[in-house]
Amino acid sequence: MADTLKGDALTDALAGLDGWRDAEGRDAIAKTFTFKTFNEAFGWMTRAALVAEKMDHHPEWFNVYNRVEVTLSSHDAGGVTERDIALARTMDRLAG
Ligand SMILES: C[C@H](O)[C@H](O)[C@H]1CNC2=NC(N)=NC(=O)C2=N1
Repeated sequence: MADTLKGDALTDALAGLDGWRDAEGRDAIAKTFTFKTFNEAFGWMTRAALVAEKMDHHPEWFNVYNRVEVTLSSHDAGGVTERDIALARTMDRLAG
């Protein structure tokens, strides 16, 4: 099972990402993506979902209109791992 990122390692990993934060009260990272329209938000979710399925690593997310709140955690490892960092990076790239 993958090692979880904590403390300085988590801080360093977050510093290498755009807009991701340590999720409050959770061993997870989080980011709110805002798009122009629901279509853009849902199109992005669809593209991210296909990549997530390929990675066998799935987001927790909540969508209202043009906003998507994403939380990433490796449930099997009980915290944040490199798999979450990789998915976060992919989500940022897909959001352009
Ligand atoms: C059996 C399957 O590989 C596991 O349940 C995968 C699926 N997707 C997952 N997604 C996330 N975010 N964390 C996991 O631990 C996880 N585990």
